[in-house]
Amino acid sequence: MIRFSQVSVTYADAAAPALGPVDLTVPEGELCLVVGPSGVGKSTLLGTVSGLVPHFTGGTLRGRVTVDGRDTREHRPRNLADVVGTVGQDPLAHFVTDTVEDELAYGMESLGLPPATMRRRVEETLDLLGLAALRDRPIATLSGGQQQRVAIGSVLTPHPRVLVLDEPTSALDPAAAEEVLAVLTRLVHDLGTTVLMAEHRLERVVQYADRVLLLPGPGAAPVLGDPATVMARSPVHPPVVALGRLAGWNPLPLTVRDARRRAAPLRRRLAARRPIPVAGPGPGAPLLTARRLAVRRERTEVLRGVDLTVRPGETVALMGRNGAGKSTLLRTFVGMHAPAGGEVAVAGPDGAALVPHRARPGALLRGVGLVPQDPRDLLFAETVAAECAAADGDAGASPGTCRALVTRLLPEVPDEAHPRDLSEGQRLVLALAVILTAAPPVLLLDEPTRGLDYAAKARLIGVLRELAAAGHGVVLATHDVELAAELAHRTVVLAEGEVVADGPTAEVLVASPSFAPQVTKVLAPDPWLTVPQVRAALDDVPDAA
Ligand SMILES: Nc1ncnc2c1ncn2[C@@H]1O[C@H](COP(=O)(O)OP(=O)(O)OP(=O)(O)O)[C@@H](O)[C@H]1O
Ligand SMILES: Nc1ncnc2c1ncn2[C@@H]1O[C@H](COP(=O)(O)OP(=O)(O)OP(=O)(O)O)[C@@H](O)[C@H]1O
Repeated sequence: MIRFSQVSVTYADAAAPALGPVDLTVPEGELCLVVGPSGVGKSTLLGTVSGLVPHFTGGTLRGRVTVDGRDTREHRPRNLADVVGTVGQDPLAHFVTDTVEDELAYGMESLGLPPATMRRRVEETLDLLGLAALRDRPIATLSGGQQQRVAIGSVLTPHPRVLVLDEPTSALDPAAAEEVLAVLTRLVHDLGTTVLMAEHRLERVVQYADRVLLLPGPGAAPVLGDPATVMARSPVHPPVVALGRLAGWNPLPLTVRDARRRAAPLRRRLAARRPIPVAGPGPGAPLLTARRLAVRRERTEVLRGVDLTVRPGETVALMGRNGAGKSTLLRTFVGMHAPAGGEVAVAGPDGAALVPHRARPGALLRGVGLVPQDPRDLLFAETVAAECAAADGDAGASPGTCRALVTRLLPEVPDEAHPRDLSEGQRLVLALAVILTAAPPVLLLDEPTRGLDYAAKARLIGVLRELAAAGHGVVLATHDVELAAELAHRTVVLAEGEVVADGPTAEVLVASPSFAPQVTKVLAPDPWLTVPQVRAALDDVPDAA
């Protein structure tokens, strides 16, 4: 269905191709998962199928990509729309209408489908993606995950034969991600739709893939194969595969269910042991406080009666369904929303409490920094190098500090690139480095793992642990249960603007089937959360455990 013949892509001014050569065929009616490290060229590969590369991105496409026989270089994306539906990494940039319902109908209107069909499919899709209550809402007022659902819905309604999806679950809560994958699987099985999907959170998707296309590294030849075979050698793999490799299981499990069947010997080896406890926060006055906080957006009360404190050395994960109010809460701590009720305070540089929406920006910035859900909101310079130099200057850090952080998190982010032209993971790393360079006492990170491969995530965890050990407070709004499991001392769950759980991460995650990490599901009821915990216990001398 999709044929790549000697395809390579070189962006303008780049020393080496961003992709290729790629020479392979994706058969009709399969779900093909594209995996590989951050910045390796996954989005570029997807773009050659949807026609975005090179028509919208520039650069040179060599070779030929055909979709259902049509050459994507000769057809602009608009002229492929009857065959290919695309969801990019940045849905907001691609919305064409203002409201949810109009956006769901737009693709069908441009194909001239009969009104009755359009009506029926809009209603189906609203239900399928949990959007019915939002149908009349302006898209600009939706949360990140709600927007991602609309973007997915809008490509499903025209029933294209090929779907090209770039990290489609990155902003979705775990339950929504499962629902979207169930819908996609149904399209593949029942209608013979072909799905080409890039994703980093393999724990969410690998079990649904018919085939995996691995881009192993810059310049390395792509590998296309069945999921188990590719996962056995892939540098990126989900926790359940990492656990299988650690325990020496053969064949490797791809699902929690398969892993549980093989887990008995590992359980015995771990029997007398317990996870090595991580040092929790020390004493100290809270760095950040919310009391009975209420925040309104237009007529809706988006946060209600929220109580939260964060102490020096503490890392808190903020979780909860799409639209629960996580981003709103983080933005309130940096003064972007004024409370409609209750109190909010941040410890200022001299220890005095600052009220964020009334504080002088300069003073507030020295107390608290936010990496927003869209890292673009933080990046203003023309090049990576200039952005890093500005961050060093603003923070009074020695020259090179920010750049060194970028490189520590992700090697090979090009100095001269415009932040707009970076891959998703590269751009996020740059925004993280800007805020980490300032290193204010409180760090707020809104979904800080989009676009990041597992190795980059592990390095970010290392940096954040160091900051917590040095007395910083960290709050992460995230749907990444594996990140929360590794990093957070405490997890707070929001539902419809209210705190519904607040406790040690191990307890909160294990209590909920949709939040439990893979290792927990495999080894339950034993108290393990992550692969590094299991590895440390196995490495440990027996009587030390
Ligand atoms: N429009 C562009 N102009 C110049 N360079 C680009 C452009 N888009 C991407 N690149 C570069 O091409 C390389 C591949 O980027 P791409 O977005 O395809 O990676 P990716 O594997 O999807 O990454 P991620 O996992 O972070 O989303 C990166 O080094 C990136 O900086
Ligand atoms: N102008 C507005 N009018 C009405 N509701 C709004 C407005 N702006 C935001 N909202 C709603 O506020 C709620 C909270 O949004 P927020 O972005 O804080 O959620 P979130 O928990 O971060 O979600 P996600 O996980 O999807 O990023 C959402 O239901 C959103 O639709």
